[in-house]
Amino acid sequence: MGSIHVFHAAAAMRAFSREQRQQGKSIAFVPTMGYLHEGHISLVRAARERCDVVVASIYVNPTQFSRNEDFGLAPAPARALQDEDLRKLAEAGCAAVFMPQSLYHAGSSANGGSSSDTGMVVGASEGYDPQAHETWVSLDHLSQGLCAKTRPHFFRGVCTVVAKLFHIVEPDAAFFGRKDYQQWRVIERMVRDLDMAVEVVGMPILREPDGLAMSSRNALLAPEDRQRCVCISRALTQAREQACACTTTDAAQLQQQIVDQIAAGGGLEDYVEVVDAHTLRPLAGDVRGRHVLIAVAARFGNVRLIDNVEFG
Ligand SMILES: Nc1ncnc2c1ncn2[C@@H]1O[C@H](COP(=O)(O)OP(=O)(O)OP(=O)(O)O)[C@@H](O)[C@H]1O
Ligand SMILES: CC(C)(CO)[C@@H](O)C(=O)[O-]
Ligand code: BAL
Repeated sequence: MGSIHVFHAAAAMRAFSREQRQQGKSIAFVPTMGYLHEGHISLVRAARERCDVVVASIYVNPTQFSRNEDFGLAPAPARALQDEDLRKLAEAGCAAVFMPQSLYHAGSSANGGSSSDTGMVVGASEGYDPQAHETWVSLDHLSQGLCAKTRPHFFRGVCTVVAKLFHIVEPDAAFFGRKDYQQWRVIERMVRDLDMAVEVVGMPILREPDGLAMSSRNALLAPEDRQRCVCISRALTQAREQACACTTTDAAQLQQQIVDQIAAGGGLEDYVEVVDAHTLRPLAGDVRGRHVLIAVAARFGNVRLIDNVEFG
């Protein structure tokens, strides 16, 4: 295993990046929330191929969670898991990892003024606090619908933290998984609209042998739900095959089929949507000749899973 630099302070992280750049090296960046699996590692490998130096981050960003979500289920990885994450990153050729304790000015009211930023979970503190973070990055349209239906605050939190991370790491290219398809597209749009000098790369979804999209949250599934939730990827694959073979091409019919299969598999859908892959707006009628994304979010127990297929 190669060695890996670990930075907790933004200034030290930025100094490392600038030193690399001064030596003429290009920098790729892979932001994560830890609990790393092969999906994350595939991003690091692709980043390694594209640039001279790969930097990853591990930070569970509180501002993309609301009070009733599973932020509490995903605290910063415990020490042993952190070591495991660092080992995986180093093995895949990552040169440095940024692991900030906090990225926000929590203000005096959050957590009694402690340095922890868990008070930044949306809704956890109310009212104006001049000490607290108050600048946000948000989009008007692309961040509506799909994941925003049940997580209306989500993309504001993601864009804000990704913008902050880009300012700290100063990468040439940043790698995101297309499992979080809307997130990838929203970040691409933010970069375009705000003239950020970062190439945004969207990478294919890595799956378990039975088809389930790899996710840190999979480890939280009860054993029976782990069996059942494979209905998501099966239903999506079947829909794509039917649409591509022109046996079912009606958007509403494709959608209903998936809804039924997830319900039969014991899942509770957040959304099942057939949308245009560029605009992310719902498609109606015949999808032949369209660039289609079928995206799903569904709950098994208290675990929310997302997946999608893209075709056309
Ligand atoms: N199966 C996968 N294939 C490819 N990329 C992935 C996969 N899972 C996650 N990623 C990407 O890894 C990056 C970090 O994601 P994150 O740390 O939230 O992992 P996650 O497994 O999606 O976690 P969670 O289960 O908490 O949603 C994101 O760009 C995400 O799209
Ligand atoms: C991009 C990200 C690291 C921002 O917190 C997160 O949303 C994720 O892991 O996909
Ligand atoms: N990759 C998804 C991050 C989240 O669900 O908050």
